[in-house]
Amino acid sequence: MQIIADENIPLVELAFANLGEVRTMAGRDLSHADLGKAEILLVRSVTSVNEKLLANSAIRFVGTATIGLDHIDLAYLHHRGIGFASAPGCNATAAAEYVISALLVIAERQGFSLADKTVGIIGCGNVGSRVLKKLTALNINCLVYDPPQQEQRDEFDYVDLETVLTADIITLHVPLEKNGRYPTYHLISESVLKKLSHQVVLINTSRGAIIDETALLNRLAIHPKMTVILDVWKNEPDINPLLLQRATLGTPHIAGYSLDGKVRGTEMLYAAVCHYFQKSPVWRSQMSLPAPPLIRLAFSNQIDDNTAIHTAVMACYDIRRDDATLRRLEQAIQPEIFFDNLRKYYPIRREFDCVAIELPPEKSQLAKQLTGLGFQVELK
Ligand SMILES: NC(=O)C1=CN([C@@H]2O[C@H](COP(=O)(O)OP(=O)(O)OC[C@H]3O[C@@H](n4cnc5c(N)ncnc54)[C@H](O)[C@@H]3O)[C@@H](O)[C@H]2O)C=CC1
Ligand SMILES: O=C(O)C(=O)[C@H](O)COP(=O)(O)O
Repeated sequence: MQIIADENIPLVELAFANLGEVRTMAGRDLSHADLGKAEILLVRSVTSVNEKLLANSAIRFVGTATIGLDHIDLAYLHHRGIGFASAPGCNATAAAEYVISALLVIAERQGFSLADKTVGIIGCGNVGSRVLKKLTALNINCLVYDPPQQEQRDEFDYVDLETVLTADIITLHVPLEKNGRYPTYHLISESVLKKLSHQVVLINTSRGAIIDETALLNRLAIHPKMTVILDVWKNEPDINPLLLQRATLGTPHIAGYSLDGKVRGTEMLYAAVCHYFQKSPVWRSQMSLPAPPLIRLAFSNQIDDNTAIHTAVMACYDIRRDDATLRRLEQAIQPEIFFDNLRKYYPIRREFDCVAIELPPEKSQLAKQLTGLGFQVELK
């Protein structure tokens, strides 16, 4: 069986070796002519999978190593009887850790305490619920807006859109949907932006088109004190450099880019393909993940709780590094290639739970907070 895969799916050749011959290529360049006799197609978010790509091909199964599905024409796959799997939740922990790093950096820079702020979470699925859990562990008040979920289950005290927009900090965790009962395309529209406080902190790790970027730029021109943190952009990799200039923190769509999350995506696709073709899985990601570069931190009882949290989070993931590298895009001769290369050659980043934190027994309150953030904690 021939398998064609995006070259940025980590360990794909190793993982799928028992299922067939794996050929990898750049996902953005993948076209119908490249498919040849391949029966399995494995993509990331940069490949549009639709009739144009798949018509008259031999593809029997498509997998995407992502959470988002906006690049996949599911109706077409269904119509053609092509099997499909995505990797729900694979990198949700990394995306939530990104939000925590962003908030700690902004709170420090702007000199406020997160405990005094209210965070509005728009979309409380795999990513949003992890953000909620981490913020709750830090005793930060959260408002949850998620009408589709509210219809299905009564998990939280959900709020309506008007209420969530009153939060000091708003973080977006919705899928990109143009149609349906709850579309999210330009959910943050000109009229919504007008309702936000002039000093709001707005974080987007969902998809660029959830925000009307033109309206956002207009708003930023009038209210430069607005804080905007953007990981996702309209027309990636050809992003608007003016918006990057105006963003307080800007990163190249890497919120979910922990090695753990990416490899989890590979593993989920491997399991789905094995299941679909009735093969026994032989590869497990644990066999291939390297040891994390940081495995242990120890604090004495002299540490202030906030400093400990800041130190631990930044030791694992410091958003300022990704912001600083993306800002070099302005000098790049080919900005789109620069953007994509930051993603392709992304340095190894591991999730908080790779780190064990040693604390003295009297630091039980701090232990609770660090555990809630996802670290392993040992009271010694
Ligand atoms: N920047 C990055 O690296 C990453 C980005 N993402 C993006 O984040 C999105 C969310 O990821 P997950 O939480 O894993 O997805 P999910 O499907 O688990 O959760 C999405 C939540 O949004 C809610 N929702 C849908 N429409 C809504 C609306 N109009 N208003 C309010 N809530 C609405 C759903 O009910 C659901 O609870 C993905 O679809 C993807 O586009 C995901 C992972 C990494
Ligand atoms: O999983 C998703 O959805 C994401 O946004 C991924 O982090 C996107 O990664 P790429 O597929 O664009 O590498």
